[in-house]
Amino acid sequence: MMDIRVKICGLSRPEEVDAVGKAGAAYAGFVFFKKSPRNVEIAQARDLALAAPVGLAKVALTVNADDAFLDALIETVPLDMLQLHGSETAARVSEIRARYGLPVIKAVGIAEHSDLEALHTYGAVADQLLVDAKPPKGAVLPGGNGLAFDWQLVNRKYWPCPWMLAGGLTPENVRLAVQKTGARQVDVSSGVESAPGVKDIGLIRAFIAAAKGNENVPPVLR
Ligand SMILES: O=C(O)c1ccccc1NCC(=O)[C@H](O)[C@H](O)COP(=O)(O)O
Repeated sequence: MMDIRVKICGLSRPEEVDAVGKAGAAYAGFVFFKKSPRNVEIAQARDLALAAPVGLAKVALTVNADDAFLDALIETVPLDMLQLHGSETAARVSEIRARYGLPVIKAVGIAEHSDLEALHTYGAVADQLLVDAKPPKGAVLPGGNGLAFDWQLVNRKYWPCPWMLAGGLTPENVRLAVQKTGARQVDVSSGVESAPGVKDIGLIRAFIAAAKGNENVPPVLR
């Protein structure tokens, strides 16, 4: 069976980072977006990154960040990857990759077939794509809204670089999502929370086990 790589996004406590790594996730995401209930400050993110078990990739999620912010972030936090979750152009993605020498994940919002074109554009310049639900009009957050898109749109599709499926995934639906899309990587935030911004370690363990198709999925208690 193909091993599915899991990213848990929006972590804000060192014990969450430790648990995520020990439960078998590949990536831990930290959100830098002031309006988000998951927002962390740079100094806090340093403590989170230092709590990560060896082998867990630390990903900083930013939204249209400028060089001054990214300079401070990268100077302070031991990171493995950057995730760009705003309206950064392909040229800006290339510039950030070259300036910091870190692999870049570009998030692309999908609601309909015409949105898929952007995956080709960004897939040519990013190291990975995060294929997420497009936020609803007027939403405060560009991601982390707990909404799924029509998985049929990306069923068995290929882009120029590896990709991860995101948007409305939960311990209950992630296995089906993997089967329906052929995704080899999945990302979740609100689906493993007990309240906005509050991660639930039991749900995280259940999500990772379900994504990987483990026989013994811990019961989900909500
Ligand atoms: O999670 C946030 O608060 C957030 C804020 C600003 C930009 C992006 C954000 N999250 C993006 C993620 O990587 C989420 O994991 C992804 O959108 C899936 O979210 P969910 O549907 O809640 O699982």
